[in-house]
Amino acid sequence: MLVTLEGLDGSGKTTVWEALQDSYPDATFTREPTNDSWYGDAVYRSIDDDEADSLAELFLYTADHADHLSRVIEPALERGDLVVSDRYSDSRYAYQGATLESYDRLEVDPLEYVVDIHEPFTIDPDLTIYLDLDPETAAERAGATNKFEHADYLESVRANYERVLERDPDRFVRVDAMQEPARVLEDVQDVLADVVGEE
Ligand SMILES: Nc1ncnc2c1ncn2[C@@H]1O[C@H](COP(=O)(O)OP(=O)(O)OP(=O)(O)O)[C@@H](O)[C@H]1O
Ligand SMILES: Cc1cn([C@H]2C[C@H](O)[C@@H](COP(=O)(O)O)O2)c(=O)[nH]c1=O
Repeated sequence: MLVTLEGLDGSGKTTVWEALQDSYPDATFTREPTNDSWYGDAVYRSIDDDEADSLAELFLYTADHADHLSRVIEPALERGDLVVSDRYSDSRYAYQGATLESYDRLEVDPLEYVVDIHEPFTIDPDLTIYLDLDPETAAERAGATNKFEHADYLESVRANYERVLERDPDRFVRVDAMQEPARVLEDVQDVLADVVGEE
């Protein structure tokens, strides 16, 4: 079973993802962008480049996703593992859907375009837990350390996440990320226990 954690920068995904490793010691815990491949390295170079072309950046993230699928996710699912990924395709739909809004040569809806690129090859998660947080708190918690971690941009990203949730309501569970960390974790653990059982 594939479970993904999604939300704005600073919404607490990594905090939850790390804590879950104690509750599910046999699961495969992974993340996007990957931090163990040259594709992931290329993505991080692009994140640090304020002048990066947004379409090129979409394809770097997508290349990293393709490699992540074939190298990590598919083998783990074939072994029967529970797989928990900190960010996944929905991050592309929401974030690159937002950066591409100002890409002049793209004459289609950017979010739909990014979804369409993934459609032929991605693996849909069985469950996505969306940590919902307002953009101001998100930017504050994230510390505005990269070009994405600013409230006005995160506002557009959040609007895109809402569209993604609307497209696929049965896959998502929304958790209020404004709660204190222990309550957020408790909510996530309850959702997981319902869907995958306790280990
Ligand atoms: N529920 C919470 N309430 C207050 N602070 C929190 C909460 N959850 C996490 N934090 C703090 O917010 C910061 C960002 O948390 P975390 O790295 O888990 O978020 P993230 O969603 O993984 O962010 P990013 O996508 O930028 O990596 C950390 O300093 C963390 O301690
Ligand atoms: C997977 C993915 C990520 N991003 C953005 C979101 C963050 O600002 C950075 C790095 O992610 P991290 O969780 O903070 O390490 O990348 C994105 O724009 N598109 C994606 O597909």
